[in-house]
Amino acid sequence: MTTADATPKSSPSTLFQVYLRLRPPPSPLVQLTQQSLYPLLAPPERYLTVEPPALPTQDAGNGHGKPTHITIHPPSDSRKRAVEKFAFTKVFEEQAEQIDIFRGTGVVPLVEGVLGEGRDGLIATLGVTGSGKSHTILGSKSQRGLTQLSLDLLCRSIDTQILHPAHHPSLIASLNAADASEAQIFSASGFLDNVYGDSLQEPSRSRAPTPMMVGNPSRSTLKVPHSSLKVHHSTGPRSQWSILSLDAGTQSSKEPDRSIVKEGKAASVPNAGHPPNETSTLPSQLPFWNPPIPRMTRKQAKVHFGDTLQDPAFTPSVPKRKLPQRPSALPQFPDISDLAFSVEPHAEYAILISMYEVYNDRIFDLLSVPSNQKDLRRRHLLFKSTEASPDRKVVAGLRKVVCGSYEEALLVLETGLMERRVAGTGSNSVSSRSHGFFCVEVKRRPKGGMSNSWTGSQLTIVDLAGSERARNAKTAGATLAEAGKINESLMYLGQCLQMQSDSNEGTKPTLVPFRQCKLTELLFSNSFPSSSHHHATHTVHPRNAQKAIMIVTADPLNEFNATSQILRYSALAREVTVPRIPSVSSTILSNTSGRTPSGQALPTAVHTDEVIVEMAFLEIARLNEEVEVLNVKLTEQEERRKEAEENWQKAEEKAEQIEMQVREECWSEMERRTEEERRRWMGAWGEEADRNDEHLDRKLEIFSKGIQIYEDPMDQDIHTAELGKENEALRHRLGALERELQCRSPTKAPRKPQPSSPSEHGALGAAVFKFNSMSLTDAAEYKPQSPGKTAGKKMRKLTARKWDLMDENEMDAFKTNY
Ligand SMILES: Nc1ncnc2c1ncn2[C@@H]1O[C@H](COP(=O)(O)OP(=O)(O)OP(=O)(O)O)[C@@H](O)[C@H]1O
Repeated sequence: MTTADATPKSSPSTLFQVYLRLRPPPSPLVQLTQQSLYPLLAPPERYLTVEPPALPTQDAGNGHGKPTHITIHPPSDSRKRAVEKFAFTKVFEEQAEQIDIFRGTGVVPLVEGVLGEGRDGLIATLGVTGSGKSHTILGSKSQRGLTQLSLDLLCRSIDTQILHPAHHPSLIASLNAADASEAQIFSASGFLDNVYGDSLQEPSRSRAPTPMMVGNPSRSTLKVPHSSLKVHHSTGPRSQWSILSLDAGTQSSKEPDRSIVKEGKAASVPNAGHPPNETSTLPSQLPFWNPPIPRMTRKQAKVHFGDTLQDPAFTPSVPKRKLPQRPSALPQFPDISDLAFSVEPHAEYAILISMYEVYNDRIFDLLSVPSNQKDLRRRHLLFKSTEASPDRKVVAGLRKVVCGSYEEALLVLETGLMERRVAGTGSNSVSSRSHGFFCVEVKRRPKGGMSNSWTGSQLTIVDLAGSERARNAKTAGATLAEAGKINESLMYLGQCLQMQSDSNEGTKPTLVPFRQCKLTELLFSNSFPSSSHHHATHTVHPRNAQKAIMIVTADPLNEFNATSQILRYSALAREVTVPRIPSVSSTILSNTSGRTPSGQALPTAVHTDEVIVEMAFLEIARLNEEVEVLNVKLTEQEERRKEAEENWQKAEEKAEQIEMQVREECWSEMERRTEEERRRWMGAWGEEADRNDEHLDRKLEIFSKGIQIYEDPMDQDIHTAELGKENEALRHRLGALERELQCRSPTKAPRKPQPSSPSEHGALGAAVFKFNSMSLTDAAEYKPQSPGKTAGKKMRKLTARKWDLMDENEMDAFKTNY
């Protein structure tokens, strides 16, 4: 029975080339120890067989005559009986060395693509915990992993063309200006000096192994007696690592257990056999207790650092981290000195290293320090599009270190690995608790060209955390919760890979659901080509889709269920088979007619009950096998259904959360807008009121002016009448005086005062002169020409003359005199 043809087909939607690496069994010594420790434990059964390449041409794709198929037979204690066959791009058996993996998988062409084609490359490992992922990617004390080998190949190829910050003072500023991820860029020497608190020139005084430690987050230097340092040599069968923990002090409960550090992962420094000092002096500032370095955007950094960015020896102004000692001896094997690519001779290159981990679905920088000194938690970063990278998501705000050589790059790598979260579990004494991402950016520009005209691509190497079953891993508390998150993210990864194999089989459309968690988003976002995009400040060139390699690691002696599950979703194709037993029912039927199924007459001797019973048994056995296969498929379907239901539920919860979020956002937006509208309305209302007031004032003014105008003629008439009367009275008086004068003797008669001019009598005289010369008819005839201003003005003039020239007393005096 076949569910799928286990022949890998190339598909345009292929996300990964998938290779399988089988982990070798533990060394005989470890096996012996295991047997003595657990004498009742049956030796594990090997349930996996590698199919030899059926035809010489079958392996044409991988070119080395390597097998591509494996078969798994459920162990005898398993309920499952169906045999499954899986296809991979290539299968590496237990004896394969690191160099075989490096040369045999597509890593070398991938590096070439990064250097030449400007195509991003991705290498990732996937497998059950303890199956050898980290070993493959990061190597061991004596063997380099794919990361170191790829770095070596890169540096070897561009050896003389690598720009070193020490020799090119403007390099960092120039890279900073061209960086699209709002990164903080440092020179390797500055970064390492800061971390180790020594100087590159200072020779390493001790050859003792790099201590991995933990301690009380005290600001002062701790003197810890050697007796309180415990070196736990793992009792696990395969452990090559020592775990060093410190009894002094406790850890922050918010931080995952950092007391156990994967020595091989952290720093591959062979123990030279020196006994540790009696008193180990711990640095006052351990890596995760450093004060925050404010993260800055590119623009802010430019403003902030200014010229210091030009300084290759620039060291961030934070207290030194003082890790114990730089790793001084790093493995050099396997040797790849025969390998190097020829590159563009008229180009110069810069190498930038950045590292981060995905822990609990959040991204943390491995080359950075915690952002908050109080709670010691590191600030997580965002995977997003930036101003300079509008069509492509990047991890924003990472710290990037410019390395001038392979050695510098290795030191930075080892330093970053010390920050990686690892813990001892029942399955692996030094298990990775996060998905580690190591990125090597190769930047290129023409020799002597414009300083910021960088192009380039990136090689990303991913060490995924292993899936594990809580029962086997014997995890609890935070480690169990981590495992939950790890398994969840791997489940989403599995779904993406399943899509790949489904599309290879042509059964389903290829829609890769990679946005479900950070891990898949980081892995697959750049698997699809982007279009060119013009931005206000940057022209983003179309990018090639990345090329990716997945190396699945499996231990054929380890847990069957977990391994088969990983193989099931990572394989390029799959086939389920059962041993075929010839159907006998037809034989039984045909026996009644005395004929074989082929129609030949049977000899009467075989027409016995015994034969019929035997055949019936065979048929029953065959049916049982079929039932078993159907059961397997049913269980699988049920698992899938459960998984789908869980996903559905999660999606519903997520949708609910999003709905709540959107509702809240809408509500607050509505409130904000209402408030804004209210303010705007109030403002408009106030303005309108002001305008109305002003209008009213103006009206009142006009109105009051109107009243004055209206009153003016009346006043004028009254005044004219009064003046007329006054004038009349004065004339009478004058007449009386004249008569009186004529009645007197003409000789004694005084001369009639006849002022020649008004000025001779001063102001009063002038007034009288004017008054006298004024004709009453003139005044009576006076009419305002228009009810407007002129009448008012004239009126005011008239009044003013009267009162300006003469007050009441003067008037009385005038009346008395005249
Ligand atoms: N191919 C190999 N050759 C020799 N030793 C190996 C090989 N693969 C794995 N090992 C050893 O097995 C142990 C577990 O391997 P490793 O730490 O790489 O597992 P892992 O898959 O990374 O586990 P986890 O997911 O828990 O981190 C290590 O001691 C490692 O040295």
